[in-house]
Amino acid sequence: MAAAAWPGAGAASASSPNSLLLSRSRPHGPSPASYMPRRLILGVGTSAVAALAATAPPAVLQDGAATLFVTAGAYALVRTFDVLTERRLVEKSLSRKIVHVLSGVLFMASWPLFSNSTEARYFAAVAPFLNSLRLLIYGLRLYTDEVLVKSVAREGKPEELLRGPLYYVLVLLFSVLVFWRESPIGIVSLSMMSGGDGFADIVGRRYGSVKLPFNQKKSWIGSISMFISGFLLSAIMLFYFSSLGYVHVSWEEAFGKLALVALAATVVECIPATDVVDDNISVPLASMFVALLLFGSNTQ
Ligand SMILES: C/C(=C\COP(=O)(O)O)CCC[C@H](C)CCC[C@H](C)CCCC(C)C
Ligand SMILES: Nc1ccn([C@@H]2O[C@H](COP(=O)(O)OP(=O)(O)O)[C@@H](O)[C@H]2O)c(=O)n1
Repeated sequence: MAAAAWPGAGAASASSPNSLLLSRSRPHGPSPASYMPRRLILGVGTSAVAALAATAPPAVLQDGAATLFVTAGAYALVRTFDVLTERRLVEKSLSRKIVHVLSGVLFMASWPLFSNSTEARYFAAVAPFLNSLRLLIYGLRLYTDEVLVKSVAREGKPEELLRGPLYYVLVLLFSVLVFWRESPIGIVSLSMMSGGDGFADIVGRRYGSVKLPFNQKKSWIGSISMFISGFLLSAIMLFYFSSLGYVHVSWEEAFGKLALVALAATVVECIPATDVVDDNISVPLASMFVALLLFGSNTQ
């Protein structure tokens, strides 16, 4: 599924303890080094790798530190919005949707903190895994966590944690394990679920007086916002990962493909099926399906 970000990425990951630095060196195109005499390149290259190996932490330390940082970040995000809601600085429904948008966006943005080792995705999966356990434990009322319930449950009941928030975190977990940062499919689907679906609610709830003819709970402006924000966030996240060398994107084609994925996600979000399947499942699944058809299993 995942293709190497650029020729040599796999080699860097296998051999270098600080593959993150190497991965950022020059992802695409001929390197200026290709114009240098071969012996000079070998000399400079070997010394650079030796210098990096001497100063860089092993991949497991890098991944451990990134895991701690992301797990603490997830806790801090929920806590921060609880405090803002408590102080009445942010309205409750808006606070929940900001957590919805930021969780996915910041989680994806954190992926380059992890090394290029094959185990890195498992480290990255720790935060969504711990959060799904947390949602299960408090959703089943085995313990109580007022902060979590107030921040992410719609009506403040613990059972609600077992629906939207749990599905959302399980989709993050699935995507990081299956697609990781090397496939546009995961990046685009998470962008649609976090950014697109989040903004449909944020904008639609405030300005959505004109409802869709086939769904009186959803509005034109909400769906248009979902399309635009899902499309833009996917493009920004793809640009982020392609500029770091994790995916190769053919931009002439990518915008059309992203528009089609955003359209599919928007249509699925606004059809009256929320009672049957939660948006946090239907939106990423539809996005994955269309992205898989359009982008294929390679990263073009
Ligand atoms: C509020 C959430 C979903 C509700 O969906 P909906 O019912 O409004 O459609 C999102 C819940 C987020 C979760 C509790 C925290 C997830 C953290 C994530 C695994 C990692 C974020 C890391 C980052 C660095 C902050
Ligand atoms: N396409 C959309 C989606 C949501 N919305 C607004 O956002 C509110 C919440 O949407 P939703 O029921 O899909 O919320 P979640 O299930 O995503 O939390 C709706 O009641 C609408 O006011 C909209 O106007 N248009």
